[in-house]
Amino acid sequence: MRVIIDNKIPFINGIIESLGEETPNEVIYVPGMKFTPEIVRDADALIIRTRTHCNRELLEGSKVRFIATATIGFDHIDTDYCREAGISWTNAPGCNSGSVEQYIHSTLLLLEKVKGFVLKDKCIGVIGIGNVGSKVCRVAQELGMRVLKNDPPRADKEGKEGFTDLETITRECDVITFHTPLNKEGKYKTYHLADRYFFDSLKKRPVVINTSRGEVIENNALLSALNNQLINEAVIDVWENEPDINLDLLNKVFIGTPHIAGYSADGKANATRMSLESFCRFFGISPNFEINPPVPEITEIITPTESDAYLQTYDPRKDSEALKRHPELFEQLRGDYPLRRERNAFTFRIG
Ligand SMILES: NC(=O)C1=CN([C@@H]2O[C@H](COP(=O)(O)OP(=O)(O)OC[C@H]3O[C@@H](n4cnc5c(N)ncnc54)[C@H](O)[C@@H]3O)[C@@H](O)[C@H]2O)C=CC1
Ligand SMILES: O=C(O)C(=O)[C@H](O)COP(=O)(O)O
Repeated sequence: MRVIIDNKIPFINGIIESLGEETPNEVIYVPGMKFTPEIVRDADALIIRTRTHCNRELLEGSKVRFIATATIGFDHIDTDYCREAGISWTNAPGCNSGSVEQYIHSTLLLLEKVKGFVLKDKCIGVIGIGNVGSKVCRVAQELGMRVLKNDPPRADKEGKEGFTDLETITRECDVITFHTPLNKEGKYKTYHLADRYFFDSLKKRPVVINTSRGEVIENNALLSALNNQLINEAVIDVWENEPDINLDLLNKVFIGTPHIAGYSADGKANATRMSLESFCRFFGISPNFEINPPVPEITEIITPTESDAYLQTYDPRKDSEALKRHPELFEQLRGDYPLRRERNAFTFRIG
């Protein structure tokens, strides 16, 4: 069997090579953006990230039967083409939701600490209440915020109670945060969900946060909204046209990061493990591996306040400063991302 793996997926090297009797005879590690029809032609399986577009152009005429993406988002996979071509695929639901939760939690703490934005009793609108959105709702509630939830697919399935429409969110919220997939079309389209009309409808000059996909917010409309003070601040992790992002927008945002909200080592380890498990299930191989993120150098954090301790686990300003200094290194900053662990890897001593 021949397997092609994105060479920036951590904790995976050597595992497929050591999988029992059915050991694949060839495993090739390739940069995500360098998968070509020639490279994948004789492959049975691909293990990818968001940087590999799996479509007719890449896959037609190949032997590929299975694709695992070590991500939750799968807008880079042409699922219609895969169905037509008989190619099975899997993603990794929930793998990095704790990581995005940490990014949003730290961001909210920074809004208070750096911008004097009092969180208590403020209203936050969470768009997309899946694995990430649900965790964000819990964090916001714990910080004393009022939470409005928007998720039309869930509201249609489960009933409207507990969910809010987008119009109410634009009217009432002081913070609006996006956690939907990128749906390019259909009843639940999210492409340019926040467009000029959306920004013109805002009543409270909210802070806008996007860790979903760049195309969910029309970036030029967001820049105009910042310039015209329709919004208070923007925190942006995902961009239209990554890695060639809008530099005027980058310079205007409070925090601007290179699509790393999901990049905790915990999230990456989960994604790798889940992808390998799917691979084993598909090919009928017994899994014999264990994947755990490395232990941080310091595990005890001693600070006067809980919020300072939390920010020591992760402070997104560092990632933002690095990108603002060198936006041309967008992909490199992602590829060489340092070890970041989530809250549970640490004990806090407050006082
Ligand atoms: N910046 C980063 O590093 C990361 C980005 N993401 C992005 O965030 C998205 C959400 O992640 P998860 O919560 O793990 O996914 P999920 O699949 O668990 O949840 C997505 C939720 O969005 C809802 N939704 C779909 N269409 C909607 C619409 N039109 N309006 C409102 N809600 C809608 C779904 O019903 C679902 O509840 C992913 O699809 C991915 O694109 C996820 C992880 C890391
Ligand atoms: O899981 C997702 O969806 C994401 O957006 C990932 O955090 C992006 O991960 P990579 O494709 O850069 O591994």
